[in-house]
Amino acid sequence: MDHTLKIFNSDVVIVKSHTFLYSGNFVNSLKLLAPSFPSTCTKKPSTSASTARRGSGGRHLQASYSADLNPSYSSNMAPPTSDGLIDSRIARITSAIRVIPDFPKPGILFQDITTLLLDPVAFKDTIDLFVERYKDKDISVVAGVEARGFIFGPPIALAIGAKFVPMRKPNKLPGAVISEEYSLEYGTDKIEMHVGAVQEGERALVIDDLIATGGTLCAAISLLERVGVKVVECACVIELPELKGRERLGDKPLYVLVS
Ligand SMILES: O=P(O)(O)OC[C@H]1O[C@H](OP(=O)(O)OP(=O)(O)O)[C@H](O)[C@@H]1O
Ligand SMILES: Nc1ncnc2[nH]cnc12
Repeated sequence: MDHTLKIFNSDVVIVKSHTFLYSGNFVNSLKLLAPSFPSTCTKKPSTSASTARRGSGGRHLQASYSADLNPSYSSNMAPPTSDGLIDSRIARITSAIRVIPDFPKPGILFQDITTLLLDPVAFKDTIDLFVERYKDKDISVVAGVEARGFIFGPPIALAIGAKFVPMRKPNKLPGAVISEEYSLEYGTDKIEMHVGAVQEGERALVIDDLIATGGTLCAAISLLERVGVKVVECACVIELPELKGRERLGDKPLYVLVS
């Protein structure tokens, strides 16, 4: 059941269910070629994450296109638009993301997507851009990584007619799980997926808000591939290129809106 509050003359709807709602006009598909990708994540590069993160504040407007998906565009090119200008939706998304220095610790430029969620136009544009790319790709699974992949994944899944599969931090899922450990800047972490959530032969998109070192996405890919799912592509709103997460993904295509 939904509850509506009045705060400073604004209607605020508190959604109590776990379902995210989305309705949008899904404009022109980018008409990209169907991908055919080998997979396997590579080992973590030796780049110092903290050093690279210090330099990650100067973002550029761009969408990184996988050459596999669209051979006429190399990676790190701005998306094509009918009038040849940089997509104004990406400009708005970029400026809606807040960058907080020294969070959660000194030297880190934290990319805060909560401000993007406060701008319904920019938030909808974000979802639309992903939906335009994936709606005709025969994807049956959108896998989102806890926590911020849970914000962007469900509306994309609903719009393209796929199921949403949460990849959770350890000991959160109640059923039988399979787990994958991955390396962090210091130490390790783990993500888990319910056994039976996906079936062998399904085609999946992995979604998260951000790729830094790529460890999280690699773990998500491994979980899905261990049970015979084909990971068609990974998608993030933000890439921190200095951390070379893209390299760690190996041949697995990665699509990002802001870098
Ligand atoms: O590419 P990587 O180096 O793996 O880092 C990227 C991950 O880091 C952040 O999540 P975080 O682990 O901070 O968890 P949270 O979303 O629960 O805060 C981000 O949302 C990605 O999931
Ligand atoms: N700089 C950063 N901002 C937000 N989330 C992150 N996850 C890893 N690095 C991050």
